Amino acid sequence: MLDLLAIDVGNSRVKLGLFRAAAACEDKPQTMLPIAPPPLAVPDEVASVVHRDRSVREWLAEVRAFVDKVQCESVEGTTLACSVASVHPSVLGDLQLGLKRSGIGPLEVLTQKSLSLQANINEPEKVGIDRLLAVVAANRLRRAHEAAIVVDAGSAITVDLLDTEGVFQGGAILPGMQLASQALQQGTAALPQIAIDSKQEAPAAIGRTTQEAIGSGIYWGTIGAVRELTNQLSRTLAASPQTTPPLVILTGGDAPLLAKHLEIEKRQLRSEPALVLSGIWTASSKASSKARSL
Ligand SMILES: Nc1ncnc2c1ncn2[C@@H]1O[C@H](COP(=O)(O)OP(=O)(O)O)[C@@H](O)[C@H]1O
Ligand SMILES: CC(C)(COP(=O)(O)O)[C@@H](O)C(=O)NCCC(=O)O
Ligand SMILES: [K+]
Repeated sequence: MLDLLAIDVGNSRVKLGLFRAAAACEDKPQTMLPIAPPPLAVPDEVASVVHRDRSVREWLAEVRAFVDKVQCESVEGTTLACSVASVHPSVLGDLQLGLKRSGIGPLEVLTQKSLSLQANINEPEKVGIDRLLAVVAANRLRRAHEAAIVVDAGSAITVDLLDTEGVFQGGAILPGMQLASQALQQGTAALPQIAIDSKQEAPAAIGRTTQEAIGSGIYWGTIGAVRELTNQLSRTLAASPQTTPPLVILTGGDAPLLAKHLEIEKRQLRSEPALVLSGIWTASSKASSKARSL
């Protein structure tokens, strides 16, 4: 049996998800309609390790601790395969070295070519693998002939469109809340950098100090931007009497904050914290060979 460790290297954090082979067997539905897409696998265990502004030693120790834990807990006779998707080459390099020293590997590094996805974009090789994996996973969640919009609120926020036939149509990229705060401090003489906490209470729209004003601008501005982009992307879809509004799927570190406020008229909202990890599972050749062997 083969367990799969999926690793998503973002610009702030390394996300790890363990998909146990045994759990995949138990969860396998007994009957499935032939037209239904296969269900999306979700990880049995997850961890997030911040690498941004930390030493490699520090964050690698946390990654190794998670890997050691899952190896200790694995059923006897199970092998651990590892698939990774990265938008940060130097962190990927450090991770590959670090895991090699732990006896894990070689890692399967997913590329745009590993994916089964139709895309109507000009430079597919330049699109972040995390965006593509999120839409690969979203394709398993949307109903037949339903469009989907994927909002991944990480270091950067991406708002991406899958049309009713499951074709990735591109989308929008904007700064995440932490980056917006950092940019205001770095690009001005007088503005301080404010801490953004995804669990924070909503700030008052009217700030009566500089800090409060920045807090309001970033918080409500980001929510407004995502709402506007979602509406604009929806409008690009050909409307017909049968068309339902697209499913909106939220993921990424700041997704809980967006989910609190993003009331989009007539839109179904769904939070999927492990969307990219599930996309890695779907795209991984190790996972598909595992599925075949079940
Ligand atoms: N415990 C946390 N540590 C760091 N960032 C967090 C945490 N919880 C939420 N966040 C938010 O999540 C964002 C990072 O989200 P994530 O999806 O992991 O990004 P990336 O894929 O770019 O690494 C940060 O910018 C921050 O706003
Ligand atoms: C847009 C991103 C920076 C998002 O990265 P993240 O916030 O997940 O760390 C990443 O997907 C990326 O580097 N993309 C390359 C350009 C593109 O997607 O078109
Ligand atoms: K993102």
